[in-house]
Amino acid sequence: MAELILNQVSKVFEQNHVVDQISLNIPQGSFVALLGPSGCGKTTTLRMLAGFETLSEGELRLGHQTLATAKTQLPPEDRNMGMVFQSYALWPHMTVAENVGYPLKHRRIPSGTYQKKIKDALETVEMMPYAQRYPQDLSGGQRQRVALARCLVTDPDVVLLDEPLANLDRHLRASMEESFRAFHQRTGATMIYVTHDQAEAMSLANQIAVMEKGRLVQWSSPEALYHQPKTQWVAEFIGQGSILMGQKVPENQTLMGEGVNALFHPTNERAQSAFLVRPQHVQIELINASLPQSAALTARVTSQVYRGERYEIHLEMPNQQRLQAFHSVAVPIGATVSLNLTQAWSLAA
Ligand SMILES: Nc1ncnc2c1ncn2[C@@H]1O[C@H](COP(=O)(O)OP(=O)(O)OP(=O)(O)O)[C@@H](O)[C@H]1O
Repeated sequence: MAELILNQVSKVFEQNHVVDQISLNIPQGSFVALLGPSGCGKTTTLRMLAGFETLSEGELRLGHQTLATAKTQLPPEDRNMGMVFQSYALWPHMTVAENVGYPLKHRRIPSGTYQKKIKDALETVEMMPYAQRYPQDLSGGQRQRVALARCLVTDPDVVLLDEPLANLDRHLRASMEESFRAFHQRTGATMIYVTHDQAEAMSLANQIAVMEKGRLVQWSSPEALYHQPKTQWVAEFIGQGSILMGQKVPENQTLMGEGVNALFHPTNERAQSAFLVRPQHVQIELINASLPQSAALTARVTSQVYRGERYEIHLEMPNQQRLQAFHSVAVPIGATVSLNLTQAWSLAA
C-alpha cells in the first residue's frame, strides 16, 4: 500500500474541463470523500482513478507506481483497486458466494484458499448466512454489503465507492455507514467515496475534497470544512448557516465572545465583511417589542420548523439580513427576539 497522488489531473470532454487540474495527496489508509453537487466531476475523477477513463492532462500515482498520464494508462485490472457502484453490479445468475469469488477466478488460487477468502470477506460484512442466496433475494443494503465483500477478496490497496448508498432509504443508509466504517477499520484500505451528500461525507471521511465545476475548492478535515470554509460557496454548501454582512475584519478568522454582536450592529453602515454564522451560535430570547429595547441586536421570527430534538427558527433583522437559530421551544411567528451571536467566521471575499 502507498500514498495515492493526483497531480494536476484534468479531463476534457468536448472542450469542457469537467475535471480541472485536481491535485491531491491521499495518505495510505485514509477515508476520503469527493464531495460536490451533481455534475462537478466527482464520478469522472473516480473513473480516472479506476482506469475506466483516460486523463487529458496530469498524472496519477500510487506510491512510486505511475497509474496513468495523458499518454500512458495502466489497465484497471493491474491497479489493485476495488470499485463499489450505486447499482451494486452483481451477477443475477450467480449466488452471493459466486459473486464474491468472481474476481478471484482469473487469479490462480488453490481451491481451499479460494473458499477461505470468500468466507472471510462475507464474514467481514456479516453476510455469511446468505452465501447461497441469489442477489435478487436480498435487500438493497444486503446487496451493497455483498458488493463490498466482492471488493475485499482481492485485498485491494484502494476501494473506490461511487454513491454506494444512493439507492437506500435513510435508516438503511445509517446502518450501511457503520458497515463502511467497520470495513475500513478492518481492511486498512484507502477508501475514496463519491457523494453529493455532505452529511454522509462528514460522518464517514477523515479528509474531504470539495469540488465545484471540476475544480477542487477545499481539501480538509470535516471539522475544518464546517468551521473554516474557504469560500462563501463552501460555507453555504456545508451544513446549515447564515451569511451576514458586518463590520470589516481580516478574512478567515473565528470571532468569539461579546464582540461578535457589535460586528452586526444596525448602525454599522460600513458593513463590508461576509460572515458565516451557524444556527447553534445564535441565542434568542423573546422580548416585548412595544417596550424600550436594551438589546443591541433584535430580529423578527419569520418562520420555524420542528425537527424533533429542536426548532429551527428563521429570523429577519431590521436591516433585512436573514439568519437561522436553533431553539428548544417554539416561538410565535412575528414575535421580536433579542439576538446574542456567540461565534462567527469571517469569509474570504
Ligand atoms: N463521456 C462523457 N462525455 C461527455 N461529457 C461527459 C461524459 N461523462 C461525463 N460528462 C460530463 O462531465 C460532467 C461531470 O460529470 P460527472 O459524472 O463526473 O459528475 P458528478 O459530479 O459525478 O455528478 P453526479 O453526482 O450527477 O453523478 C457532467 O457535466 C457530465 O455531463
